Amino acid sequence: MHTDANSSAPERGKSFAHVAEASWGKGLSTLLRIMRMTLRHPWQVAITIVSTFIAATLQLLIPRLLGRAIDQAQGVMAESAGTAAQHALWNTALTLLVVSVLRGLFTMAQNYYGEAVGHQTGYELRLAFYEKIQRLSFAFHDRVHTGDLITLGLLDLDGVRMFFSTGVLRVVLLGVLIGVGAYLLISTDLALGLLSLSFVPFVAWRSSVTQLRLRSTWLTLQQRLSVLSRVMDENLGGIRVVRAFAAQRHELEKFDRAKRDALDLAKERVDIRVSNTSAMNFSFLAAMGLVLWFGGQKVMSGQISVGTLAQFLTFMTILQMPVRQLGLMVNSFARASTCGTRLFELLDTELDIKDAPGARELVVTEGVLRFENVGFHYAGSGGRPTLSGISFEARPGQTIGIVGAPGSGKSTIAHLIPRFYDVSSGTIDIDGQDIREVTLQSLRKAVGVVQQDAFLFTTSIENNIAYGNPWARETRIGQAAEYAQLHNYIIGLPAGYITIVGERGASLSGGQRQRLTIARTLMLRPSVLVFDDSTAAIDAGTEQRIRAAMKRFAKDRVTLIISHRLSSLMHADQILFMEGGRIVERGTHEELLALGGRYRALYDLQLRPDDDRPAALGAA
Ligand SMILES: Nc1ncnc2c1ncn2[C@@H]1O[C@H](COP(=O)(O)OP(=O)(O)OP(=O)(O)O)[C@@H](O)[C@H]1O
Repeated sequence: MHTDANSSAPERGKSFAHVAEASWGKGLSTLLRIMRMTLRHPWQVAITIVSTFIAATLQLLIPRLLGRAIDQAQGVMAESAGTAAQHALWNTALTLLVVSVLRGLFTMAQNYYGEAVGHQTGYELRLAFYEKIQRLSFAFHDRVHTGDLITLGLLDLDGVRMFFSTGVLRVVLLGVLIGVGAYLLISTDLALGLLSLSFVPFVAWRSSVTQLRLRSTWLTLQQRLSVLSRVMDENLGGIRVVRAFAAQRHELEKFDRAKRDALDLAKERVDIRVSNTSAMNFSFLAAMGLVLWFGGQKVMSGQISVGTLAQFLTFMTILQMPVRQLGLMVNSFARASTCGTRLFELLDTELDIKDAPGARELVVTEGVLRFENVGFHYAGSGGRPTLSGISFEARPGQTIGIVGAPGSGKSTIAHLIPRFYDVSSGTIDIDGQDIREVTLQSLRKAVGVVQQDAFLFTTSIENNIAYGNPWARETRIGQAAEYAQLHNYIIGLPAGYITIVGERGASLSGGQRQRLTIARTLMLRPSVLVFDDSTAAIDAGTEQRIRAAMKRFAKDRVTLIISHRLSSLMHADQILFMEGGRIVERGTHEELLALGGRYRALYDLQLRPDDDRPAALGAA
């Protein structure tokens, strides 16, 4: 069963960076999924949670011990005090020391294992993310901006990674501190206990509201920063165009506008944070003042000791930090649910181009390539066909030339053979095996496409040539370079084959880059070799030498040459002339010249000597 590859692809223009906050249900299932991922490390999770629990409980002992120490110190200062009182004070001091050290140790374990779990989960997600990116189809990459994917793989992934340490552990910590602490205080003195806790609801509310507001501005800021990075990315990518058009001022203005938008929002965030910090400080200090005043009266009337009052005040000081962090906890939940939803949406994206169930390895016996009434439309084209009724057959040793006006569908044909896209109708087969029924791995080994865009990696010439076969022997790399007429140039370089080509091959000329990509594809020794307008920057003489050198290589392979330059494909066994996604003329060079149609007109335009041309040229 073959489906239209593009019909399952999501709408064009949909972007992962603009997915709004996840709905409650979806958010919750995302958080549960993150937790399931976290629980793949049960021992570390258990150690972290137990350590957090113990550290929080020990922290609660500190105000009690301090209160007791103050009362005991008062007793020691009394004239009638004996050595027993002094011993009791020493004991309390020692216990306080031990509790503090233990708390420190458990907090260390909590931080260490909490971070370890987060990093481990982050590592697994990063691998899954990168693996998915490698497998997603061209149709997916056509509609999702690279910058959005980078944001997803960095910022969103971090939001998920940190959920355990900044969200889940805080729930445990705050649960113990606020729950058990409140019980201890209230059971000691109901009125004073309630007064001590009076700042908690206000600070918890303010902190949560603030963090949620900061979160929504953060989402907008993220989008604005993403615009900023797109502007920068495009500027750097097109630096030669910018300089050539003396467009620096325009580019600076564009960058400044994007930057100013981001700066305004950053200022707004500072305002929100500062005003709320002041309100929270005020409410805490006001509650402390009330406890001092009310508790002081109780001390004077002998209802409670000074130590008990100190216990309440110390507890308030301990509690204020985690309560302020309630907002961070809420934020961590909100961030993890949005970021996780976006990330899982990508990880769960159905692959449009994948191995069919039970797909077999492609077995190349002869190496015959056949297009049978192939039709194709791109996703988002509204079903408007890019190719219709394409049929041809190419046998080993044969060369097929494809020529036609820009946009007539030539490169699209090249992209269908290795299944960069799947046909919308008809079939493509190699030796009678439908390419959708064989494994992608075996198909892409058998089909080598020299792309229009001569992309190179920032590494040595040798590594670039051996990209598809990193274990290849040096002699084989040299042979591929010789076929591509690049060997003599390379050995003339001071560092020879280990010369670094610069970013995207910046240190090479356009023609050298193209020849290097030809050598890279030849290394695969494919059964079907496609040159997609990949000799445009190579002079006709060098191209001729490449063709001569490759004669033996091409003997038992199918070669497809797509070109605007007739001299590149005139020698082909069959030439297809494309127009509007259809083959409108086909035949050998001589047959097409004799036909006197569009090919003939193009020939007259490009190659016929001036004095031999007819007065009026047909449109080509
Ligand atoms: N990724 C894509 N998504 C949507 N439409 C596309 C995509 N790639 C190409 N097209 C459209 O499909 C049509 C055929 O494009 P194709 O690149 O195959 O033409 P071509 O004949 O190779 O052109 P050129 O000679 O300029 O390279 C064009 O109208 C083009 O705009």
